[in-house]
Amino acid sequence: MGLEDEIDEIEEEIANTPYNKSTEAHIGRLKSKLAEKKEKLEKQQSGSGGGGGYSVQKHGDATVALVGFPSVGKSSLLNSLTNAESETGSYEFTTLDVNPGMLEHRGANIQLLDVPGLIEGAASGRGDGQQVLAVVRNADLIVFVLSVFEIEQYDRLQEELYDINIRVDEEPPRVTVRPKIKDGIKITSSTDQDLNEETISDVLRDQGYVNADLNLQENVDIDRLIDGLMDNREYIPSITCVNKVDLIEPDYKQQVDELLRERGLDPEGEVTFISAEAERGLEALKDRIWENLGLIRVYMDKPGRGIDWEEPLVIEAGSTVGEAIGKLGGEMEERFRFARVSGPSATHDEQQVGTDHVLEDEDVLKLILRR
Ligand SMILES: Nc1nc2c(ncn2[C@@H]2O[C@H](COP(=O)(O)OP(=O)(O)OP(=O)(O)O)[C@@H](O)[C@H]2O)c(=O)[nH]1
Repeated sequence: MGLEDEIDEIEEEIANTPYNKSTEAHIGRLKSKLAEKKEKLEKQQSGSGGGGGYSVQKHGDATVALVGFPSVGKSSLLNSLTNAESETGSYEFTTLDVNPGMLEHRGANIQLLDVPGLIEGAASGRGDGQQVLAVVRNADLIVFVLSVFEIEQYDRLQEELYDINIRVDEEPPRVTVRPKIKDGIKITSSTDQDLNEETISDVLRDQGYVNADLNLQENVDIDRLIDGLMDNREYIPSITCVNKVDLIEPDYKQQVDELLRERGLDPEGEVTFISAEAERGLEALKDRIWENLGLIRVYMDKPGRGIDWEEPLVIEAGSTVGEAIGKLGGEMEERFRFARVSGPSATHDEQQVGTDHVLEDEDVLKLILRR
């Protein structure tokens, strides 16, 4: 029996076993075995497909992957969101079925990737699947693109990404495991656990741990426990947009809202309704992309040149002055004496701060350097 058949068989058994206290340990072991087999399969495929060690070069301040079924309007969206003049020639996707574009918004350069082959090919390991996967796994944000007529596709998109070890809108499990030389498995936990210790130890042993300290900082279920033990999971936030709204009658909108709600999506707050073709809702979508990337803009006040309002330094929210300088590189770091900050993070204009001061969006930063 091939690996894929074994995986199918285990999945079927899990689906057919009702979950309760008496089957919990058994299901734990099945899921653990499943994770192990899937990992093996993934390794095999990346080896034979030539995608091993492949990494995608990042451009710009952040990378966003558009994920959706064929014909929902991903390429139309990419074209209407990105500057047609932006240099696309320098991208290194020659062997890949990926269309890149650069979105310039609020001073940030955001790389958008349309990944047409993802849903058909990737999860099943066909074609350039592994490489396409690498593209999505590298993204800072996933934008699900749905057609207003096919909201149900959202379910498949979620499943496919889950299958390729992408955890959408989940925080990494707060699970740490430290292998040791002897003394078996010890579990410590800062919260109550629904799983019993025996199940947890079984899962650990199935993952190859004989002697280890496991610390749990959240109440894990079996899936989260396994995820926490594996280092090949990516945790990526997402937003959803619904395209082709120019084609529906106003009455139909209620039905669409209902279908979204059934999937846990709030049509008012969480979903952006757009028309890539009629260019509707695109500004709102850009804003939402920006907001969900967790970036801030810092305007540099340069000696003799004043404040550069055009090209802010774009860095992760929560960054310190030290991290901002790190991004500017070399000389700045060595010659740094102190900084002056004006704007949201400052108590007053030109507040004198050191490297550990935490910056906020739209701060103005002046670096005072040694000569
Ligand atoms: N009316 C309308 N048609 C749209 C809209 N967006 C895309 N389309 C049309 O839908 C069809 C598919 O659009 P594409 O942008 O090629 O879709 P895609 O998701 O990139 O599809 P693949 O390239 O197959 O992955 C094209 O005929 C578009 O003209 C829209 O907002 N409104």
